[in-house]
Amino acid sequence: MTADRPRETPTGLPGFRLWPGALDAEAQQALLTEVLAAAQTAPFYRPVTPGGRPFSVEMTGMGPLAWVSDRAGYRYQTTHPVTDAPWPPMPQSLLDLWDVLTGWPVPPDACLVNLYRHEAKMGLHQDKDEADLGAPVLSVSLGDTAVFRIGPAEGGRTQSLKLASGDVCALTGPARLARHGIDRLLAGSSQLVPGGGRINLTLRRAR
Ligand SMILES: O=C(O)CCC(=O)C(=O)O
Ligand SMILES: [Fe+2]
Repeated sequence: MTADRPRETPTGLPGFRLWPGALDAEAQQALLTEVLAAAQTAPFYRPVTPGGRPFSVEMTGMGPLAWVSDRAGYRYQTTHPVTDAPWPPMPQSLLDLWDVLTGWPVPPDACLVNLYRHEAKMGLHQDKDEADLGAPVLSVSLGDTAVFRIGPAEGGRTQSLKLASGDVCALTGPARLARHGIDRLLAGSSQLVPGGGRINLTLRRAR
């Protein structure tokens, strides 16, 4: 994190919280290094939807649990679906970030790691596989800027905003079930991720 407490920007969407540049260049690099080290034991893999369609993002996880998707459905599990090994631990810096920014009294027990290369995107969805939908979801962006779309849970107008490397946002309270997704990346907007693209980390309370 930067030396000071990150500055929060109003979003106009109640419960959707945004801290642009919460991680400075050094913190971004340090976090990326930890994530890539974790990916040595828990490699990125390409999940499929329950209908059998491959995701355009690759995924892995950190922490006691991580979210997976396959023919059997969506769920949180304690092991990597390809290696069957337990997920590597969540970096302490992420646990600290959760504390400082959300103030939520219980630590996250799941971190989903999404790798977006080139054309990858993520369709509009809700994060609703968690046991306590009162707990926030905290999202950290590293690498290429993403065009993020967010709108109310029940339909209605969505709005789009850019998430750049080091930006952190959270779905909390009335925005916890907001529909959201990634329309596209601004390819080449960052040199942080080796090979190009973007890594997104979401911290959740799954159980
Ligand atoms: O990549 C992002 O910024 C969003 C990721 C996301 O919505 C998710 O993993 O559920
Ligand atoms: Fe999501």
